[in-house]
Amino acid sequence: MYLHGTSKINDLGHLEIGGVDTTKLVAEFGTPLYVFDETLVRQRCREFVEAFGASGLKFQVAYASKAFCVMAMCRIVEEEGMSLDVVSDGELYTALQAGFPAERIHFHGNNKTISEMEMAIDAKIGCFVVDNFIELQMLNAIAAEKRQKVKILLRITPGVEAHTHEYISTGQTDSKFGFDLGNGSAFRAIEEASQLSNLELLGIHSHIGSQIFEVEGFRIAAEKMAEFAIHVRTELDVTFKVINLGGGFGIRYVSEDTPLPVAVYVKAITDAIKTNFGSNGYPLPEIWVEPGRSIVGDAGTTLYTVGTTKDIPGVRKYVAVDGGMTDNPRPALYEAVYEAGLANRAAEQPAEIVSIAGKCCESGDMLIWDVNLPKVAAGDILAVSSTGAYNYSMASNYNRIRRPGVVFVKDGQSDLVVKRESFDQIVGNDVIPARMKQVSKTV
Ligand SMILES: Cc1ncc(COP(=O)(O)O)c(C=O)c1O
Ligand SMILES: N[C@@H](CCCC[NH3+])C(=O)O
Repeated sequence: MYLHGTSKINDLGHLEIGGVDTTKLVAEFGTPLYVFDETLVRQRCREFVEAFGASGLKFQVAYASKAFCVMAMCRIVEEEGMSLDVVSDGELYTALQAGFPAERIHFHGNNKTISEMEMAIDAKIGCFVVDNFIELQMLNAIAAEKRQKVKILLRITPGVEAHTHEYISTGQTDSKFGFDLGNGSAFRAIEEASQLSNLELLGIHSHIGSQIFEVEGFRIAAEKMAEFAIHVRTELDVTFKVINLGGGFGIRYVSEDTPLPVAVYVKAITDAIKTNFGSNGYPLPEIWVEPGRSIVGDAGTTLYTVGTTKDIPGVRKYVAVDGGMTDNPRPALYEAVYEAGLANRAAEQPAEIVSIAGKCCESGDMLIWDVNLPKVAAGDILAVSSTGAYNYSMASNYNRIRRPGVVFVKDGQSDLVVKRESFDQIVGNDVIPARMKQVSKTV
């Protein structure tokens, strides 16, 4: 098991995170449980902010809240001086409920509804990232009705294919997102946007994909954005104040993953902006980014209790835990791989290769194929690392399994920031129609 951030093995041979023994967390909060190393989350935030600060460029680091959006996380982002990217009314509502400053919120999405746009305009958010022509007209009309001028970026598909899983790669031409650079629709969108009187065009946005381990894609995207910006300036006399290069910075899930230090990605980006804009006499734009996974990913650990095992001699041994694809759908969706260890016997040597199954009624509900662990027994606590991003936020109630709680740990203190769902929440929105026979509850 790789020990991220403040994680260590304590004198009792237990996994400790943020100065808290994980077996104590299990005793107090039960399993499955998402545990976040708050110090590591804050460290990642600071790595971005400091690296951009060192560049001398004006910047905004907007945490992509889709990675993990809960009120306590919004508080951290606010305290670390960052902005926040939301993609739905639910994420926006979470941020506003957490008291996140509206002017630092950016609203994304390829199909924002009218009510989402209204809600965001009423809240006076900082910026919309407009995805398509219909949204452009709609947003202008709603802003006009509300007598407001709304700041926008236009999402451009730059034609860069980042080396990542096809479902999390977004900058290529064949994508549902954004205005295509190659076929001229990006240029037409700028023409149109700059004519719309209730919109203020700040600049352009691109996001080339997620879980990227190299700087080349970002460099090429910056270069293409600059070429486009210069062309637009010459042809339309429109100058962009902001260039947003999205998120996508990779993290370590398993030993084969080789992410670069945050400062290396940031330097490549800021250098590319300086070179491609500055050298052409273009006023240096502000640079914005939207990291999600790289802020929270490796700070998250999920704790499970081991239940049944099934040994198929000569084939494999299945070890089942009390969670699975409901709290972490990434292996099923993307064939994502994870590392794990036993939190209650963290100092013991591995003794067998097993595969970790979830408890859903689904053969594909596997968390890890082939992981080397000490001999596992029922009641052991399995800790799966790097589960901070796109786990809680993509969790479901399949099989009516209740979503786990979330705990932040820091300096020996643990705080429950999301309670485990209750049975009442599971049935809370169900309605038995009056025309059906009314019977009394059997629980
Ligand atoms: C527009 C946009 N910005 C930011 C992100 C965050 O990406 P990541 O979590 O890889 O940093 C995404 C998701 O991939 C995205 O679609
Ligand atoms: N949900 C994806 C990340 C991409 C989402 C945002 N565009 C994942 O778990 O890896």
